[in-house]
This record gives sequence, structure tokens and C-alpha cells, in this order.
Amino acid sequence: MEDPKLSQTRTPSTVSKSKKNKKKKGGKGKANGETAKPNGAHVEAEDGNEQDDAEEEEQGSRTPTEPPSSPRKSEAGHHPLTNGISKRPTGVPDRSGEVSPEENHDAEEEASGSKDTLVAGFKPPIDTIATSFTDTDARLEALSKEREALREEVAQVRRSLEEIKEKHDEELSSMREQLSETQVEKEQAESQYRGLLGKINTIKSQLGERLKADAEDLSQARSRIEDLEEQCGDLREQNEARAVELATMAEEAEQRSKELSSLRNRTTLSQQNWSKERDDLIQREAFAREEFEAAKQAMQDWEVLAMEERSIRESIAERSADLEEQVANYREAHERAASERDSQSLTVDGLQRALQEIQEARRRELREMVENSQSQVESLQKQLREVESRATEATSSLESTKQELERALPFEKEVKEKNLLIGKLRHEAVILNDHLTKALRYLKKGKPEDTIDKQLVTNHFLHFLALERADPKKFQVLQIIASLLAWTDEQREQAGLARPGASNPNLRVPISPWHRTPSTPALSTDFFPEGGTRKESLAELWSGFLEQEAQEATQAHRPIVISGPSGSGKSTILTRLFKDHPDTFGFSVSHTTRNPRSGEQDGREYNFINQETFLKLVDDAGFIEHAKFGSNYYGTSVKAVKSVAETGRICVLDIEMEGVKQVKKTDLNARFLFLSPPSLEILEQRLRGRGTDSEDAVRQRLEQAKNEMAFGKEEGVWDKVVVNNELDKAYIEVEEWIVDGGRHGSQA
Ligand SMILES: Nc1ncnc2c1ncn2[C@@H]1O[C@H](COP(=O)(O)OP(=O)(O)OP(=O)(O)O)[C@@H](O)[C@H]1O
Repeated sequence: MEDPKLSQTRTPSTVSKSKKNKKKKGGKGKANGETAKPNGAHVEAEDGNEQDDAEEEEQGSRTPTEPPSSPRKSEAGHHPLTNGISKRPTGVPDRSGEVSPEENHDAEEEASGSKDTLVAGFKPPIDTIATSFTDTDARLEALSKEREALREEVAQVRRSLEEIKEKHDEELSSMREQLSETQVEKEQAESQYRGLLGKINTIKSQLGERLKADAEDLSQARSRIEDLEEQCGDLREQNEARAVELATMAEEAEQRSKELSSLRNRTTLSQQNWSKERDDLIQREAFAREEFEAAKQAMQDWEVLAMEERSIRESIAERSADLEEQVANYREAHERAASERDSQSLTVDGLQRALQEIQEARRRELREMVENSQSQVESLQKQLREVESRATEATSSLESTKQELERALPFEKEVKEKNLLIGKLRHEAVILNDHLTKALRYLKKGKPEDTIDKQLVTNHFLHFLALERADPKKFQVLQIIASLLAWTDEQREQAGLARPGASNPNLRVPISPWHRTPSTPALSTDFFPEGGTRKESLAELWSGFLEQEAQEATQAHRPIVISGPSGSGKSTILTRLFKDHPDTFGFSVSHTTRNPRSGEQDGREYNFINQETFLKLVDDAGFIEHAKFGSNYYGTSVKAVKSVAETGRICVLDIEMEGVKQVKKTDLNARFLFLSPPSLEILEQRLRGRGTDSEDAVRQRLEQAKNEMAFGKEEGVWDKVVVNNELDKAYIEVEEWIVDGGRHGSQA
């Protein structure tokens, strides 16, 4: 490649040729010694070849018609001889050491121009030639010096030019090398770039796909969350409605129980009234019966009277017949004695009238008596009917009351149980409070044996008596009493708190079976760590007692951790369990950093905390599991689970493998149940059958299920493993293990 600077400075071919010719000629010019000039003037050729070269170049570059003038110099207005030397020669390198080709050319031109001017201006008059000859010599000398200097300069310039050219060539070649290296590097870089571009494109496409899949998952998760939130809202509403219903039912139950008690009162009242009435009626019936008997008697009497009357009548008739006979006799006698007859007829009439009157009176009397007794019988019958109808009414009302009673019986039972429980709890709370205050007071006083509280001892004693014989608490209470009363070893032995002979090391008798009842803990090991004979302070005994009570309470409500692959049936079984045992289980309240919505209450729907507190809890391992949805954190805290047990309910945690490991690290004392599907194939069928997951999600769940199944087989992790083959059987197995007939595995 050609250097542009060099190409620019290149002279026409004629000049180069002449240069070459000159070089070829070598000392030819020198031999001639002078060179012909166009204007015929000539000067001695002292400057040698280089000057000739310059001149020839100058000439070669000009056209023949062109005058050999130096317009620049005349323009500049300087005298070529005086000013031309002081001026920096244009071909001399400037401070930077570079000489431009134009300057070089100008220098050459200048050099030849000054010579030409000198030749052209050399027209002195003849007479002055002699006088100025010496001047001319001097000038010529100066000129020749100047020329020498110029020549040196030109030579220098040439050298520097060559150096520059060499440098240039070197630089050029190195640059070319660099260029080729750079090109090679460029090609390598290009190929690398293409490779990288290809990789980036593949990553881009893969990322795009993944992003798409993630976005899909995200949108599904979002929609699911929305659905769940909706469901949650619905459930909450239902819950509230249920709560309202429950409240109204409770009110109704209360009303019913009130009604029931009033009904019962009324029933007892009506029963009392009824029994009274019945007694009355029985009395009246007896009275009526008596009256009836009396009436009967009267009737019989009347009949007797009637019979008597009849007999009287008959006797009267007989007598009347006799009388008629007598009358006839009388008549006969009347005939015989007229006076006697009148008196006799008068007597008979009187007798007959008296008889009729008697008969009438008797009849009236009897009629009245019969009428009276009939009306009495009728009224009695009426009363009897009334009593009977009232009795049937009372029986029917009794029946309905009984029915109502039966209906209200479960409520009543429940209310009774609850009341009993409340009463018991209250009682226990009062006693505990009492004990606690007393114990604290004693603790403060320091010497419990000096200040024995009768009430406290009485309470303990009553508690002792109220407990069943086999109840292990009995011994604890007795131990407290013994401690309060500062019993001696003998007294303890007598009370059965120490083994017989324990106070006397020489006397050892076998332990009585009383100490070996299965439900009785060995006092010397369980409750009193260093043997029953050791005298402990009340504070120690009391705190031990309370601790054991608390442990027993929490033991009965240990949290349940249920885990298993997605689709193994955890939700199905738990839903049924919660439905069948509504008062047994409780739910832990989660923590969240989101703001509460309207109607939500701190500690009810969520524990609302800020992000800083949440993250601190995470650092302190306060969460069993936590996650971030959107910009909010959610988590189940260890404390929330513990507090469920404190309310007397069991907290059930449906969590995956990592959560189980996390719970194992806490002091929750949970029970672990693994619910396993019969096989992975059946699990796949159930997951697909459920129809809640996309194909991708099902695949992911199945993949994770393999890990979970392996975890389910790990030794020492699980307290119970249930295979969910037949739902009913699996449910019963889970229920029996969790609820355990109300013992909730506290014996486990
Ligand atoms: N023994 C069973 N026989 C047949 N189908 C069952 C059985 N147990 C559960 N299923 C069904 O399997 C599906 C998955 O059950 P479920 O949703 O209860 O599983 P899960 O363990 O709670 O899943 P996830 O952890 O994803 O919530 C449900 O459609 C359920 O009806």
C-alpha cells in the first residue's frame, strides 16, 4: 500500500526520470563543471550534483514558456539575499522534526528561485562592475555559503525524509502486521460473537418459554388464590352466619330451657293440683258412694216401708175386709144399732184419711229421696266425666311435656355439662388461685411450717377426699399436706407416702400392692425426684405439682402434623374429621405483613405485624413455615400453634416435607402422621380425577411425590403411617389414632 503523503509529494515522471539520469551520469556533471541556463547567463557550477539536481528539478517542473520568476518572494517584499537566509527554510524540519512534502518542494523552488532572481537581477552597469566586483565576490561567497547551508539543509531534509520514510515503512509494516493480527482477532471475535449471539438467542427463547410457563403458573396461582380468597370470604360469611345462628340457637336453647323449667314448674304444679283434685274427687266419689249407699239403704228402707205399707194396706184391706165384715156386722148391728154405725164409719173414714195421708207423705218423701239421689248420682257422674276429661287432658299435656322434655334433654344435658364444667373450672380456678396466693404468701414468709393455714390444709384435704383412690393426684395432694404439716417419717409411712420401714433402715418389708396400681406413678421417681422421704419446700412441691398439671393438659392436646404427597387425601380426611369432632380441633392464627381489611381483627383472622418484625421472627426460627405472596409475607408461627393447645384444643398442621423437618426442630411436642397413597399410579389417577391442576402442575406434584414417599419411609420420623386405600377405613384409622376415644393420644 502506498503512503498517501508520499504519493502527494511524488514529482512528475519527468522529474524522476531526470533524477535517475543524473544519478546514472554520476560525475558527468561534475566533469562539465557548469550548466547552461535558459537566459544564456551562467554561473560556475560549484555546488556539485545536488545543486544540479535542484536546478534541474526546478526546470523540469516548469513549462518552457514559464518565466523563471519568484512571485512569492517579490510578493513578500523581501530582498532575496538579505531576507532569504534568516527565514526558516521551508524544507527544514520544524520543531516536531517533520517536513511536509509541500514545504520540501517549496524549499527546492525557493532555492532555485533565489538563484534565478540572482541571475535575472544581475544587470549592473559596466562601470560599476569593477567597483562592486569585490562586493559581488563577497556576495557570491555569502551566497555560496548560503547555498552550502541550504544544501546541507536539503541533505538533512532528505535524510530526515528517508528516515521518516523508513520509519514510515517500519510503522507501515508493523501496522500491517497489527492490521492482519487485528483482522484475525476480529474474525475470532466475530466468530465468538456469533457463537455468543446464538447462545443468547437460545437462552432467550428458553427463558421466554420458561417465563411464559412461569407467567401461566403465576396467573393460575393468582386465580387460585383469588378463588381461595373468595371461598375464604364465603366461608367466613358462612362462619359468621353460623355464629349468628349459634347465638340465636343458644338464645333459643336458653329460652327453651326457661320454658322447660316453667313448663316443669307448671307440670309439677298441675300434677300437684291434679293429684289434689283427684284426691278431692276420690273423696267426693267416696262421699257420693256413701250417699249412694245411703240412698240405696234409704231405697231399701223405702222398699221395706213400702212392703210394710203394702202389708199394712193388706192388713188394712184385711182389716177393712174385717171392717167391712164388721161393717156388715155393724150394718147388721146398725140395723140393730143405728147409733153405733155412725160412730164406726166415722172412725173408718178417719182411719182411711190418716192412712192416705201417711201414704202420701211417705210417697213424697220417697220421691224426693229418689229424685235427690238421682240428681246426686247425675251430678256425680257429670263430675266423674269432667274429672276423666281433665285427666285425659292432663295425660296428653304430660305426654307433650314429656316429648318436649325429651327434645330439650340433649340441650339440657349439654347446658348441665357446660355448667358443670364451668363450675368445676371456676372451682378449680378459685382453689388454684387460693393455693397460689397462699403458697406465695408462705414462700414470702420463708418458713411454711411455722405458719400453717388451716383453710389451705382443709382445701387440700377436701381435694384429697374428692379424688378417686386410683388417681395419682391423690398422692401429690397428700404429699403437699404432709409437707404443710411437716409430718415425720413415721407419719408419712402411716399415710402411705413412704414405704413401710423406710424410716427404719433395718426394717424392710415388701412394697404394698397399693403402691403398684398401674395408674399410680412411682412417687419416688415421677413426682418426687429424690424419693418420698426427702423433705422438699412447699414451693418446690407446688411448682412441681403445677408443672405436672400443665404437662398433662398439654399432653392431651399435642399438635398433630399430617403430611403426605399432594393428592394423598389429607384435606378429604381432615374435613371429615373436623366435621365429626367440631369441638376438638382448633386452628392456628397465621401472621401476615399485609394490612387488615375492613372487618378483620388482629389476632382473629390474622396476626397483623410489620415486615421488620416478621423478618426478625424468621431469623429467630419463630415460623414453622412462611412464604411471600406478592409483596406480603405470610407464616405459621410456633407460638400460634402452642396457643391453640392452651385453649384446650388440638391444632392440626397439614404441611409438606420441609415443614415437617422444621416442626421437628421446635419444642411443639407434636405427633406426626404420614398419609400415603396406595401407589404412585393411583395417586396420579386421583390428582387427575380431582381436576384442579394443569398437566404441568400434576407432573410437578408427581415428581415431588416421589421425594415425599421416600421421606414417608424414613425411620423414626413418623408416629403413625396410614395408607389411604379405602377412604372409610383410612378415615377410621386416622380418627382412632388422633382422637383416640377422647384421649387424643395422651397415653402415647
Ligand atoms: N381413598 C380414596 N379413594 C379415592 N379417592 C380419594 C381417596 N382419598 C382421597 N381421594 C380423592 O383424591 C383427591 C385428592 O384428595 P385431597 O385433595 O384430599 O388430597 P390432599 O392430600 O389434600 O392434596 P393437596 O395436598 O394437594 O391439598 C380428591 O379428589 C379426593 O376426593
